[in-house]
Amino acid sequence: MAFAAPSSGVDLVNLRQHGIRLHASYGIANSSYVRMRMIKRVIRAESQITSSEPPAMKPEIDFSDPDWKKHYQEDFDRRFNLPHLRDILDIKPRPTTFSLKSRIPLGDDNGAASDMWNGYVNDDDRALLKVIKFASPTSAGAECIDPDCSWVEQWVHRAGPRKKIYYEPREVKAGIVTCGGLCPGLNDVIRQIVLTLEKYGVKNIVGIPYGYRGFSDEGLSEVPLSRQVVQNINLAGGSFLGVSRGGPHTSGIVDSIQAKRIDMLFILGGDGTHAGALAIHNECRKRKLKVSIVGVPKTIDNDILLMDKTFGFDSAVEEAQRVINSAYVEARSAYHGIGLVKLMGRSSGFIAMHASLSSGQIDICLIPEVPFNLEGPNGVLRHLEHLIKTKGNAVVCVAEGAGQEYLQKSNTTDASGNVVLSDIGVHLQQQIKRHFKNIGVPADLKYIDPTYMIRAIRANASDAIVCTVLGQNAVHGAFAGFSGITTGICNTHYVYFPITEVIASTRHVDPNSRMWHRCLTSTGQPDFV
Ligand SMILES: Nc1ncnc2c1ncn2[C@@H]1O[C@H](COP(=O)(O)OP(=O)(O)O)[C@@H](O)[C@H]1O
Ligand SMILES: O=P(O)(O)OC[C@H]1O[C@](O)(COP(=O)(O)O)[C@@H](O)[C@@H]1O
Ligand SMILES: [Mg+2]
Repeated sequence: MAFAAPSSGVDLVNLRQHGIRLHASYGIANSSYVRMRMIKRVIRAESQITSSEPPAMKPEIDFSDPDWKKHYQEDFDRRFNLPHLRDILDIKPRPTTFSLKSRIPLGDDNGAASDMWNGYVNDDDRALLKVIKFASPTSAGAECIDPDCSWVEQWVHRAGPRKKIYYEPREVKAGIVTCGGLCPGLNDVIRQIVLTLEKYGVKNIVGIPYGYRGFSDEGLSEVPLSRQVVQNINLAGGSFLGVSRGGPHTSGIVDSIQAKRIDMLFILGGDGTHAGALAIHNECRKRKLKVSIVGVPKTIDNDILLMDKTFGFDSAVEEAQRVINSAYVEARSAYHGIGLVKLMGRSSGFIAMHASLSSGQIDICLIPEVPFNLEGPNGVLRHLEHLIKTKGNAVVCVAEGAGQEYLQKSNTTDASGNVVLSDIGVHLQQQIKRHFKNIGVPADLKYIDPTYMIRAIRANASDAIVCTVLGQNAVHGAFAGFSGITTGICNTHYVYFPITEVIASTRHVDPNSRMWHRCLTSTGQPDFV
């Protein structure tokens, strides 16, 4: 089935040139809102790489090179090739078996031979990340007789169980660690990793307490994990193992991995954690250790590159929406009521944008990626004044990283090195109160900062499923011998990415994107600059 997404700006004429027959219909395909349907396979088409793409995805292309497309794709395939233990060690795999009864892969000799089950993923199976149409190679002077010549496809490795595994499950010791801030779904992922490891036949599974710190603090000992221990942990929010920021240096962590004789380490965390995971993977390689380092991306900020979304994000948006509704009820019920809600999002405004969109009750949404004036004829305060005069109430949603230029820089960092932000919520609260007092218009402001309440909830149903699949795939990836990889969803397919690519930069809301424009349409807010 092939879908093209005109909402992402694709040009219909080019689709026809691309040999694609169009039938009108609307829907969501592969995470893109689509208007046309055709047969063959699913693509997400974009007219050009957008300005918010990280540099790694926006390569300099020499269109005068007649083989530019081939070279581009070779370069992409090289970057997205998955690092494997074989790259450094002379190791041989053994065939996976599977349970005839439950149709799940096993790592022991009691199951049926792997070729009797067709549920395995082959190493050359790929999922489509993106189809990109470069603006016009011909205008850059290259000969281009092939009408398809400006289209390139980016394929990434499918996740899932492989026919061959690189570990003897009974001999494996597996570790799980959760780092950074909390996020709904951490316990669901821990649980699935444990259950899947046990299915492979792993008997020795431990949790490392309190993030990377658990590798260094003498007082913190490993937590033995089994199906019995993790059975119901998904019913609560937080992390069963505990989280932390900061912690020991990479070499100390790898010393500890060696001392604990860990063969597979599953690392749940955000961009910082993944930078740490990559450093651990590289150190293990340097020491020629047979240790698989596999990440599972966690962040409610949804600021990790290349993935449709990270687990916990949907749950956070749902909870944020409830808060926005309370702010709306307060604002609607007061004379000249103003509701102000601050949501998390250090440098990316995804939660604020999605919660504003889903609630439909927000009049002003402020995110870090879009600058705004507070004062002046086009400023936020003047627009609030207008809203109060015309409709009698207003609700504002602000992401914590927005408008930092209005605040005194704290110049401090947390234990992980993240800049500690000043409180834009409190600042807005004060400025709004001051403004209405100055103009002599009464305004009843209710400020809600629900940030930690949102982060601490358990995963909703859709996130719980995502966590389940990610946790299982993390284990399949480790058994397949990969290391330095992370799991994710890409165009609704579950895939593996090399960690290097997902941490190349932070994912931001693109102010030119259709999604941000949809948000502006919903709020009705003007441009505040
Ligand atoms: N560049 C880095 N290299 C190695 N470790 C890092 C790096 N950045 C962060 N870490 C470690 O990763 C862990 C989590 O990082 P943090 O930024 O707090 O959360 P998140 O992973 O959610 O972004 C911390 O223990 C921190 O010390
Ligand atoms: O108070 P803490 O634990 O530092 O967490 C605050 C941070 O947590 C987040 O929600 C998520 O950050 P991480 O992905 O780094 O955990 C940020 O938006 C926010 O700045
Ligand atoms: Mg982070």
